[in-house]
Amino acid sequence: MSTPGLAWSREEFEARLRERGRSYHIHHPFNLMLNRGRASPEQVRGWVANRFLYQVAIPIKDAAILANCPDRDVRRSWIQRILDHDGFEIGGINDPGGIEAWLRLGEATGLSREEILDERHAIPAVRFAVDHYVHFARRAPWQEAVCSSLTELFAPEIHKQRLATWPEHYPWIARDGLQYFRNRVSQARRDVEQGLEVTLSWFTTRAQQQRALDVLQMKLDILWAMNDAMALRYGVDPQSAAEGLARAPQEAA
Ligand SMILES: O=C(O)c1cc(C(=O)O)c2c(n1)C(=O)C(=O)c1cc(C(=O)O)[nH]c1-2
Repeated sequence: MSTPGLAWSREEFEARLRERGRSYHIHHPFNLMLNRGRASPEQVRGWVANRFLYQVAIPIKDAAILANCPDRDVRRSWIQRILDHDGFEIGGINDPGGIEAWLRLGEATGLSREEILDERHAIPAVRFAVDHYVHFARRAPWQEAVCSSLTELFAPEIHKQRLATWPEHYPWIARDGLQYFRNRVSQARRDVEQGLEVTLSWFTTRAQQQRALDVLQMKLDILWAMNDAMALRYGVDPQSAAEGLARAPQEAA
């Protein structure tokens, strides 16, 4: 047990951040359904169309962090995230970026580009959850906004699950469509290194470390709430609902 009030060591603080993975949406019934191959084409499409709102918000959120950050070294590396998602054309290199990769995923599931882009399938609660993330990044100290990106600690695992299970369970999705997930496994690892370095260096008193944990929990809750909203709209099979109940986030927090 730690002494109340004393700062945790870097190692213990990092371990406490990682411990929050227990309430990551990888354990949500809707995600269990998706990654265990129990989702219908309509449920997969509903997820892809709604997650698009998150995809387009991420570079806007990262631009807000850049705008609030006076540290040039941090800005020099953080800007990579915007290029990852928006893509770029520089010096003859053309990278279409993550948003385009997500649109191709959508097309591979049978959605049209148009119906993803016009957000006709957007669920209001998903929109509110995503907007909250962007607003938080605009208003919060930039170090807290960086810390809120640390759900990416747990993202490589969820992308790897999709790569491992979707081709078998959803043979109707063209394999090329899964490229987004392949790209993110390495990008997320690099992002996490950077986000962790900022978080471990800036949140040094016990009160600040506790605040960082609260910020990370808020972001975990955003992702969980998005899944709640999609489960309500598109449904969840009883088996996934039962398996997910064993891991309700309030028990894990
Ligand atoms: O598919 C997922 O479950 C998932 C989760 C998260 C996350 O944990 O925030 C991100 C992503 N994907 C992702 O692809 C991504 O680019 C990303 C950026 C961020 C962020 O907060 O800056 N999270 C995530």
